[in-house]
Amino acid sequence: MVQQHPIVAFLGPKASYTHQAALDCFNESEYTLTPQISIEDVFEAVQSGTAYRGVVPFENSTNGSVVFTLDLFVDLPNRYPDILVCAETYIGVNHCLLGYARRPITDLSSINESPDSSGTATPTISAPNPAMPRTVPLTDLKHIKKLYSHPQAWGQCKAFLSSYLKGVERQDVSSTSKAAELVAQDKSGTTAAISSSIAAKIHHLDFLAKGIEDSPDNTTRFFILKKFSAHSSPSALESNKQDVTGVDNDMDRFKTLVSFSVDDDDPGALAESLAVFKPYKLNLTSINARPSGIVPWNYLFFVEIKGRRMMDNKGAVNAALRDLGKTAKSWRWLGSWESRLVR
Ligand SMILES: O=C(O)C(=O)C[C@]1(C(=O)O)C=C[C@@H](O)C=C1
Repeated sequence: MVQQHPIVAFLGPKASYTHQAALDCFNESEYTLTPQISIEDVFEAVQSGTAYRGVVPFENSTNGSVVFTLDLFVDLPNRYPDILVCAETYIGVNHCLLGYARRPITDLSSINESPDSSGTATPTISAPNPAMPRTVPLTDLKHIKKLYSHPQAWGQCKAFLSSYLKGVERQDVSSTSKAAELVAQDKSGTTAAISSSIAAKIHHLDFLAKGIEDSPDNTTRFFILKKFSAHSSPSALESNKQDVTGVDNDMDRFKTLVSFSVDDDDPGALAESLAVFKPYKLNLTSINARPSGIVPWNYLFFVEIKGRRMMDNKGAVNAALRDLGKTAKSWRWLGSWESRLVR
């Protein structure tokens, strides 16, 4: 009988950055990596137990939170009650402009005089230090009439896009690899995708530009999701790393994600909720707010803290969460895992 490997669901199609994050964490000889159309499908696959683990983007160093993922954690209809973050990984994101080249540029200086160049990188009195693109196109871009990418990518490539592709129509798609797939199918050759170099190879697309991200250290952080009640054999990635039992003597090695809501009419409720971590010397490292979906202008807050929740209910994080129960209207522990951030 053929042994079935555990399924790892990720935001696909193949060659997305999330695929690269999944490959970074799960060995293909032990896991079946299965692409999903949307981040929501990844949550669903983990919650339903179809997948053993899920991989989703969470935040980018240039463009901030991936709001699609945060909004699934908001989970007003309570569709993902058992989803927990159990690990993280960081992937360097170097975007390329992919399409079909018409005419290579031999004289690179001509590009700056090209009508495609908007002049937005020219210093003016009101903007003396405009963002400069870090690279020039490898080919002429006059024939590009439409761009496809994941919404996160536009914000990571602002200087290049405003200098060389200003005014060109943009269409959001579910991932950067989906963008490359669509461009490959468009035989007019007038579309281009912001995507990865791996996607260029898979779809046999030309590089119209490379390294178009604004920041040379553009990095996206991904979460590995699991189902709380799932019986799971320890994997190489996790080998007790995210075991939330044990002695809490190692707070700096771990991170915890918590969401909470407060009573809008209670002055100080938000400040008091944020303050519960300080007496336990828990380092609050990030905060996000998303509309709760209950009434307009009411929010769900997400905080990350250093430390982990213990199953035996002892430890600083457990104590702070008990206090949060007194100041917040509702709260939810969304997981504790080992930090992979190397500074
Ligand atoms: O579109 C992809 O390839 C993804 O994996 C998604 C995603 C994101 O949502 O942040 C991942 C990394 C990049 O920051 C751009 C897009």
